[in-house]
Amino acid sequence: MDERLPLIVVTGFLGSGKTTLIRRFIETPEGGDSGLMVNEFGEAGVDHRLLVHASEAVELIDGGCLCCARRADVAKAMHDLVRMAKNGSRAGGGLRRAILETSGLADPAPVIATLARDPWLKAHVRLASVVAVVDAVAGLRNLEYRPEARRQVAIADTVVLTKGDMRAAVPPAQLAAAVRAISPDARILDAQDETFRLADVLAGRDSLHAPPSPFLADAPEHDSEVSSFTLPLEGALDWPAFTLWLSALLHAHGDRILRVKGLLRTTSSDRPLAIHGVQHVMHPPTHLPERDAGPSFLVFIARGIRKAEIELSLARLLERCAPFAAREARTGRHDGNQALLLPH
Ligand SMILES: Nc1nc2c(ncn2[C@@H]2O[C@H](COP(=O)(O)OP(=O)(O)OP(=O)(O)O)[C@@H](O)[C@H]2O)c(=O)[nH]1
Repeated sequence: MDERLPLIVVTGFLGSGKTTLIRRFIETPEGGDSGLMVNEFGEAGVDHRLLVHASEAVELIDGGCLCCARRADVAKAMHDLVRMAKNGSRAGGGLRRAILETSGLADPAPVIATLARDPWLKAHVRLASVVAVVDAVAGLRNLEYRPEARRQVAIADTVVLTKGDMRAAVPPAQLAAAVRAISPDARILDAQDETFRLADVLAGRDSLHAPPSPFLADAPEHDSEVSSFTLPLEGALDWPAFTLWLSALLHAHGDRILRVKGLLRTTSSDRPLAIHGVQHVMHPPTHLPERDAGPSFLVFIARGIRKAEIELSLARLLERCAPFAAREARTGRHDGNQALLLPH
């Protein structure tokens, strides 16, 4: 019997739903014994904050894609997880699988090649599956215009279709046909299907068919015009005004803002919020436990938009909010919508 630790690589374009799938899985009894490695393109990680409550073993690799800048880090994180699996250092026993979430811009092939080249890891880790997540809202466009998205699907043995519940979703058959055009042999599963089981995808029981060799190249294809920047935020934000600002910003510039995430303290809740924008769509926020209240920040991954432009637009919003916030503090009445400033 192969006793090596199964590794499941979860890839997929920015905001497609990788963390959501992994989080749902590790919250199930079967998924609890997973060690996680999360790679974020941005400087400040958000995903691991959403995962850390459900798993005791989460390694964050942030500030760059692991297919280029952070390759050594993933090998080190993998070594740590293998040791944890062997030593049973978690309360209640060792890990039964490792799950690696790549950044949404990563080419998974060089990462897999890096792990396969390390003799110690080869002896202790078995690549069980490469899962690509493709969402039904932005996925078709991503597959058409983003080479990273195509490479992620090309190397996957399993493709999971997400966001089929959203109003703007394309029909699953249309999305599946686009996936099949790139990867004819991949198993395609719709997360909306009644028969869909996370454990069938993420438990690491199956072994994948060999990834196509042309994709195990060393040179990831990256769009050098995509960059990430972080905006630190002070104080509690006026939530209604902020959410309208961000929605308007994504509506107008979602083709260039590939992803925005953040952790925020707001006037509307004592608990910090994790916010998610994916191209033109702002998703509902997630409440985090109060203990996560740290500094607020927004991380943008964008193409052809400068940090200064967003900073200016946000500064104008905050300026406009200030008199309302002061009046609210005096009167105790919340009237945030009036503070909306639409970006130009
Ligand atoms: N309605 C709906 N929303 C979803 C679904 N899957 C993910 N989301 C939302 O989409 C947003 C992005 O999801 P994530 O799981 O963070 O996506 P990701 O692929 O990990 O994002 P990156 O790590 O930035 O590339 C979040 O607000 C999720 O709640 C889905 O199936 N349906």
